[in-house]
Formats: sequence, C-alpha cells, structure tokens
Amino acid sequence: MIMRRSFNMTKTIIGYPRIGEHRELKFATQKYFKHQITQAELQTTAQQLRAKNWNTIQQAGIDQIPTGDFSFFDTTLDTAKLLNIVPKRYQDLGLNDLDEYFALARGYQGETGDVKALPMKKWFNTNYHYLTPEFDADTQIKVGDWQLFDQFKEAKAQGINARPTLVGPYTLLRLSRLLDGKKTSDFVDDLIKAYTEILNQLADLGAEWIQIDEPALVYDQSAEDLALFKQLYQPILAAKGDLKVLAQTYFGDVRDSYTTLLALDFDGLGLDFNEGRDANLQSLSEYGFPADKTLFAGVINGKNIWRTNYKQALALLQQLPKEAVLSTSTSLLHVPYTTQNETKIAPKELQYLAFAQEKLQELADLDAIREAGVDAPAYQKNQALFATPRYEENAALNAKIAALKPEDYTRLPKRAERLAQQAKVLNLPPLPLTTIGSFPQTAAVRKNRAQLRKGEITEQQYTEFNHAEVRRWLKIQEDLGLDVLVHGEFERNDMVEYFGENFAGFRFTENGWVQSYGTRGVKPPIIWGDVSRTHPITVAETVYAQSQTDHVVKGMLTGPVTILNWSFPRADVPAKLSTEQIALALADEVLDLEKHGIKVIQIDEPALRENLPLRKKDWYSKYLDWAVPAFRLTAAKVQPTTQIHTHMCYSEFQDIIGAIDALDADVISFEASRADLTLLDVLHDTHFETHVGPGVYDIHSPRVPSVDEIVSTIHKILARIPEDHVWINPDCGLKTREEPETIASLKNMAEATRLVRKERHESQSTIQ
Ligand SMILES: Nc1nc2c(c(=O)[nH]1)N[C@@H](CNc1ccc(C(=O)N[C@@H](CCC(=O)N[C@@H](CCC(=O)N[C@@H](CCC(=O)O)C(=O)O)C(=O)O)C(=O)O)cc1)CN2
Ligand code: MET
Ligand SMILES: [Zn+2]
Repeated sequence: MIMRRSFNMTKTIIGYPRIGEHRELKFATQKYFKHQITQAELQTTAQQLRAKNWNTIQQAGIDQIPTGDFSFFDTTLDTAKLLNIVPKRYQDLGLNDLDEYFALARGYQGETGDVKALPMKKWFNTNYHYLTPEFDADTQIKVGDWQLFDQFKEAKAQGINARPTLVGPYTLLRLSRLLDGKKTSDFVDDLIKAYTEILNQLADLGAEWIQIDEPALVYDQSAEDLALFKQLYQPILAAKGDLKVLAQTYFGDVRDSYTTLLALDFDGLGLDFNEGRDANLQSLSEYGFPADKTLFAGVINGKNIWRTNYKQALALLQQLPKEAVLSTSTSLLHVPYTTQNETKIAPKELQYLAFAQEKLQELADLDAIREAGVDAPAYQKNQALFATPRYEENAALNAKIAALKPEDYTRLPKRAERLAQQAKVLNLPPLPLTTIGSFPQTAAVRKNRAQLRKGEITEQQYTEFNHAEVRRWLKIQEDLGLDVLVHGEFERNDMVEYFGENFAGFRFTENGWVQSYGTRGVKPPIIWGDVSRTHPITVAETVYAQSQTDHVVKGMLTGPVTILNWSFPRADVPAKLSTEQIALALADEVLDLEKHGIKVIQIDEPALRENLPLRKKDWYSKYLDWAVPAFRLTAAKVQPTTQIHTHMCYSEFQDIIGAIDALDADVISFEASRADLTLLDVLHDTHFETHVGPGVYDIHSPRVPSVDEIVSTIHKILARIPEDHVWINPDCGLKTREEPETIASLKNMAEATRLVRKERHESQSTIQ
C-alpha cells in the first residue's frame, strides 16, 4: 500500500488546448483579420475561452493550473514578443502590439510596409508549428508586457493561483535564427537579465510556481550545449527568491542533461514518461531523485487519444518517487478538447478514447488509484474495458506484409532512364510550371461539403459543384500558362482525413480539432485497426479533370508516412506495420490511376521529416529504414513512363538528403522560400538526383510576391541546380489562400518563369 502524501499538490497539466471546443478562437481571429470585429471583441472572445478552460481544469480537480498556454498564434512567438525579440522591419511598421504580433506571424502588406512572415517550423516531432524568432544586430532584449502577466492576473481574478508558463531561454536560442553574424553568447547576459526580471515580476504578482519549458533538452546535448544551459540558469535561479521554478521537458528524455538539471537550483523537474520513458526511468534509477525537488511526472500521454491502461500506468507509478506530481507527458495542445461532442463513433468504441478533458479525469483517477490501489473502482472499470479486444485482425493482409520481398520496394529501370522516357512522353518546356495540388478551399467549397454532410444536398449535386470548380480552375491554370495541371482537391476536407475516411480501419471525429498553426486546425483521423482499401478513392475526380483538358493532369495522393503521422496512430502495434498497410492500400490506388491514363502522380510526404527521432542515432534504425521503403512500396509497380512526384513542406532535410533521394521519386517539390533556399547548396553538393521544384514563394501568407522577387529566386535556384532538373512551383498547396491573391501570385510566378526561360533560351531558339 502506498503511503498517504502530506504534499497538497498532486496533479497538474503542462498546457491545455486554446482554440476553443468549437474553434471559437479561429473564427474570431479570422473575423478580426477581415476587419469584421474589433480588437476589443477578439480580446473578449479570448478571455472567455481562457476562463472556460480554467474552469474545466479546476472542476476536474487539477490542483495547479498553467497559464501562458493561451496564444493568439504561437507561444514561442509570444515569448519572443514578451522579450522584444522583434526584428526592426516589423517594429518599423508602427503597428499596435497585437497587429505587430500578427505581422510577425503572417506577414504584412499594407499602408505602412511590406514584410514577409517569420519562418514557420515544425515543433519537434509534432504537426504543430512555431514561428522562428530572429536575433540580429538590432535585437534589444527587454521585458515588455505581452500576455504572460495579464493572463496570470486574469486567472487570479478567477480565484486561481496559476503556474505561468513560457518558453525558456535555452530552447528559445536553440530554435531561433541568429543573423548578422551574431552568436548565442552575444545574447546570454540580456536573456539572463530578462528572465530574472520576469521571475521577479511574477513573484511580485503572487505566483508560487513558474514553468519554464525547455524541450530542447530532449535533443542530443553536447558539452557546450550543457555549459550554455548552466550559464543561463545559474544566475536566473540564484535570483528567484521564493518563487519555485519548474524546468519542464517533453517529447523525449533528458539522458544527457539529467545530472545537470539536478545540480541546478530548480525546484521542480518535468519529465516525459511517454516518449522519454525508458531513458528517463534509467536516469531516475541510476542517480535517484533528490528529496528537495518535486518531480512532475508526465504519465498521461499528451499526444495520443487512447484511454490509458491503468494497469500499465500503475506499474509506471511504482517506479517513480511517491511524492511525484502527476502530469501529462506534453501539453494537451496536441489532442482535441473532448469526446463528449462525438456522436458518430459508437459508444462502445468511444470508451477507448480520451481527449484533453477525459485526460484530466484520468489524472484524477490515477491519483486515487495510487492511494487505493487496484481496488479503486476506477481501476476495476478500466481493466474491464481492456479485457475486451477492440478490433479484429486482418490476418490475410498481415501475412502479405510479412511476405514482402526487396523487389516489391524497387522501381525499375533506374531513375535516369525513367526520366528520359518520361521527357519524351510528357514533352514539357524548360522549367515546367506546376502547383502542389490544392486550390483555395473557399467558403463555397466548404459549404458544399457541409451541405452534403448535413444531408441538404445529394451526392450528385455535391459532385456537380466540385466538377464545376475543377473546370473553372483548369481554365485558370491554362490561362496562366501552367504546364502540369491539378484538379484542385475540392472534394477533400483535408489531405489526410480524406483518406482516413475512405480507407477501412480508420475512425474519424466530428469535432476533434487540433491546432496545426495559427488559425489552422486539423481533425486527425484515428487508426483504429488494420488499414486496407475497399474502393478506388481519387480515380473518378482525377479522370474527370483529365477529360476536361489537353494538358497533363497530375494525380494527387497523400503518402503512407504522412497519413500515419497526421493521424492518431495505434498504440498496440508498431507504426511500421500501420504504415505498410497504408502503403499497400495506396499502391493499389496508384496503379488504378495509371490504368486510367494518369501520367503524373504526386504522392505527398510533407510529414516525413517531422517524425524523425529526436536522437540522431535512432534516425535510420528506428525510422528511416522502414519509412523510406514504405514510400517506395506505393510506387514500385508503375510503368517507367509514369512520372512519380512527391512533395514535402519544411526544407529542413539537409541532414537526411540521402534518404530523400532514396525515396526514388522522379520529382520532388519542397518548401524553400521562408528558409532562404539554404537547401540548394546541399542539393548541389550532394548531386541530388531527383528533379526538384524548390518552392519559389511562401504560401502560408496572403502576401503576393512580385515578378522581380520570383525571378531572383529562380536565378538563385539555377545557380545551384542544372536547369533540366528544375521545376517551378509554389511552396505548398494553396487551400488556405483566398482566390484573388492565389491567382495574382501564380500569375507572377508564371510571368517570372517566362522571363527566365526567355533569358536562357531566346538566343538558342532564334538560332534553330
Ligand atoms: N493534416 C494536415 N496537416 C498539415 C497540413 C495539412 O494540410 N493537413 N498542412 C501543413 C500545414 N497545416 C495545415 C493545417 C490545416 C489547414 C487547414 O486548412 N485547415 C482548415 C480545416 C480544413 C478542414 O478540415 N475543413 C473541413 C471542415 C470545415 C468546417 O469546419 N466547416 C464548417 C464551416 C466553417 C468553415 O467555413 O470553416 C462547417 O461545416 O460548419 C471541410 O472543409 O470540410 C482550417 O483550419 O480551417 C491547412 C494547413 C502541415 N500539417
Ligand atoms: C501540406 S502539403 C499539401 C499538399 C497537398 N497536395 C496540397 O496541395 O494541399
Ligand atoms: Zn506542403
């Protein structure tokens, strides 16, 4: 029997979703962007959402509630703004605080200037994005008044002594870009001063605890990294007074910084016992956990939606200090609000799921169970659930997977030979123009889908509307002078959810929204059991589009790794197995498209990089060694003349460039413009074989790039890559954009390409 603890704090969470149970924040923010509501109205919505969250968390019996997890866009950007890490070009716009913040996040094109947004990157191994702060010669770190203090005071007015949270100096430095030749060391003193001031201000306001997020500790740490961490924290912690400081980590383990963390004067240490489980337990058993610190034990999975098996959780708790505060492994930002709004999943199945609100209850249950043991009613109920199997195995499918051979993963002949054959069939001009797949998901397109969902229109009416959109956009693409056309993805709510809805073995939600970036959300489908294809999915729409134009129409699929990463995966089988099942399902779809005359097929893998293990030594052995073959499985059986494209957002793949080439696609398009095309040097130096379309403008922002700007980007590309390897396209799909800015941008892209073609080929063509 576990002893009763005298400690009064027993359970907490790292953070809660903020978009609103029904995406209230998204809708209010978008209205604000369109000048349909005032800033005061937006602030009121935000305040109501915070109050509601705090109330929910408090009602569930969580004894320490975080603040500062609310954000109008991103909490890394909030921390940068709080510290005045705002590049001069944004300050020069002379906007009010909130508008300046949105200018950093989305770019600004208006009366007082024209600036791009800060680069957006994937937050560790998640589908959430943070904005990359920039430190440069003008950076003057000082503590301003942005969110943190006000949110603490607001909670206090609601009777809650909250634990304010912010991104720590070490992670901030590690995730930021340093420009103008600046070094990390140039900012250490100012950061120490600023964080010290934040701690003091919060203490003055009456805070007892503060949570400083340092997830960057879960990456591999060098001796210099750890020295920097100590250099930052020794003085900050020396000045903390009575305020208690929690160093919070997540997404992995702190194997290389554990003793450093213990040696520093932190009052609490937040460790992830989900993704970081084994190595964190190992550290605990090797070095112990000091009695004068509090362990915040991330025992409830913050990233997945499966109900916790209390038997396993109890076994874990028994390995932790009994005074540990129970917490989530990550912020609950990564899961939807509640299963209570799901009416379409059978109640029998719904009980296996726990979203954010249900996870609060799980924390309460576990707290009770560690007191009462296996006799606790919650434990008994939970074990009864896990005694019944959730689904039936597809044994034939799994036998087929077990029997796969190397040739099933190998496309013949070799790429250079295929590309030569494809060039003859496709007959494209130099620097072929294309787009990434989706066109604007306008209000009308979404309304059409919503009406079908509500039964207000027939399937036929639904399809007729989409076909009209396809025809309209084929004409726009032809008029713009694009070479390889797309149908526009109007029938898809989302590139992953759509396939989840069509494959067997998935479940999907009505309200399971999770923030991806800013106002953008996804409803990740749930991989429930073994996945298979029961019918052709994209063939009808693609073939329809191809029948309406003489240009080549590119078929559009989402790749197996991305479908896996952007779904909620199973916890009962390795990710590899689900990915292979999805790959086989997609392979049938690819062959069906080919059979129906589709000559170019794009298989998107934007999430390939995101799931790369955070520890380098695991990159291949635990991931790429099966993820790359899974992609190859989807396209291995097509004819040499069928051109396979893939697409990846986020250009951070310099260090896995070999694996990208090994996907053995014929052409890849990728995001490059926000990151200043740094990848080009790598492609050049490694003699990258796959033909490439480095995105020539950023689609995550409404800003329209000029012709000159794009010409100069194309010049940069051609300085590094042979012209006959290069395609011209935007960074990513255009679904989030409005129609006028989309057409204006594509027009400039096409115009810029024609100028460059002329510049390079005019002399030749007149000679001929
Ligand atoms: N899964 C996924 N992850 C991704 C990406 C992606 O495309 N998919 N792209 C990258 C960037 N992330 C993104 C994430 C989301 C969106 C996006 O456009 N999301 C849409 C939702 C798309 C969607 O599922 N729409 C549904 C539901 C729309 C809806 O709620 N309709 C309302 C009406 C309100 C409305 O007009 O939205 C209703 O039916 O009542 C549909 O069209 O059917 C949004 O937040 O607005 C874009 C990029 C990285 N990760
Ligand atoms: C996030 S990658 C998006 C690829 C998809 N084909 C689109 O154009 O929207
Ligand atoms: Zn993309």
